[in-house]
Order: sequence, then structure tokens, then C-alpha cells
Amino acid sequence: MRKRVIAGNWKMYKTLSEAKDFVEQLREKQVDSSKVETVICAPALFLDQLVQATKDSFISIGAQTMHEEKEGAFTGEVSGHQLQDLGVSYVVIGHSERRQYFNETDDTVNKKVIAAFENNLTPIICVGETLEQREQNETESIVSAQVMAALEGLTEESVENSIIAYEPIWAIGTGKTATADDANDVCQAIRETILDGFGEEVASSVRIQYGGSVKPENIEELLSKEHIDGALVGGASLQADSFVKLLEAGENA
Ligand SMILES: O=C(CO)COP(=O)(O)O
Repeated sequence: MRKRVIAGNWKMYKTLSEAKDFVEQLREKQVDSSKVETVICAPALFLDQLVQATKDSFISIGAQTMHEEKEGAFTGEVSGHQLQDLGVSYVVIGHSERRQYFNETDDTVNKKVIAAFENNLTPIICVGETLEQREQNETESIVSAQVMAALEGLTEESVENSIIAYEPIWAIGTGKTATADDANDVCQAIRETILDGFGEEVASSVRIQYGGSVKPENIEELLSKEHIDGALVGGASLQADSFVKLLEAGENA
């Protein structure tokens, strides 16, 4: 049985004091970490303080991106090496907003995933199609190609420990969710792609999240599907109350 993983992606929201208040409220909840993994992917400038504020709790902290080089003249960037040094344990890689606004490609995503593992960070690798691609029935081929490119050259062990987040671009921040059955079909196609590339054991262990307008009202149905092992959540992760409801759904799935 794959453990559910619910990750909040705060994007460029919250001040430091809001972030700390959120974590304080969340820490009061009794979330069973044997049933659900809880991750908050926060803006880079809060990571240090949030790692400290979540020590000895069920909450893990993730970054929203990283640079693939260990160090160097890359103004404004943060490396996996630096994230690991702070005690960060997850990193979102290849989010569609990074691909769209910051020119990330399948090739840079692959380099970042490799660098994440070199620094003991669990990558949450985002893939997903545009509305136009969906309308042309290209979803599964686009998403499978993104997955294979992201995982190229990784060991079976690394692939097994990766998290793939299927986020249809047209469902992000729009209130439009893929139906649970459609999301499950694409997650199944991702698992089959991994089966072809890395074998049965890896494919049955790797965790695949759905992301795109996930909220307390729709998460239960999504998590009831065979191939959906969690959620990567933007808007509904910003308030502690609604994030807790998502975690409870993860515990009970
Ligand atoms: O992009 C997302 C998470 O990475 C999804 O955002 P929303 O949940 O706000 O649609």
C-alpha cells in the first residue's frame, strides 16, 4: 500500500509571520504520519525558519524549485546543496509555472531531479498538458514523454523514491478539476510508462499525486482512485483549516 502524500504549494504567497502562524496552527493537529505524509512547499526565504518550527512534528518542509548546480555565479538562485544544508527534505521540480515563466525544459527538469537526489531531497516532479493538448487527445503522450525525460538516467531506487505530480495546466488555479476518473486514467498511464521504463516493482511503489483545484470538497473522490496517491495543492493549502481537511482525507483514504 502506497502511503498518501499531501503537499501544499504556497507559491509566492504569505509573509513570514503568516507562514509561522500557519505552522503553529497546524502543529496543534494530530495528524497520523503513518497514514499520510504532510509537506509544505514554502517560498525559499522562509525555509530555514519553517524547518526549525516543524522539528519533531509530522510536517516536512519542501522548496518550490532549485538550481541544478551545487554552487556558482547564478544570481538569485538556490541550490539543492543549500536546501539540504537547511534541513529541507522535498523540492517541487518542473512546475508548469516554472516551465511557462522561467523557461524550464524537460532537460533542465531532468538535471534538477538528478541534483535533488544527490542532495537527499525527494523531488516532486510536475507534469501536465495544456488545454489545447487535451483537446487534441495528446494528454497521455505528452505526459508520458515528460515523465520519461524527467527520469532519464535515474536508478530504479531513485525513481521509486520520486513523487510524480500530474497537474493538468488548465486545472491550476481555475477551479476546474479533471474528473477523478480522468485524473486516474492519466495517473495510470504515468504508472504504465514507469513500468515500461523501470519495471513492475518500481511502478507499483512510485507515488503519483494529482494537482489542480484540489479542495476539501473533491479530494476524497480523487484519493479513492487506484492510481492517485496524494495531492499537490495550491489555493486550498493556504489556510490551515482547509489544509487540515485535506490531510484528514489523506489519513482516511
Ligand atoms: O499548481 C498547483 C499546485 O502545485 C495547483 O494549484 P491550485 O490548487 O491552486 O489549483
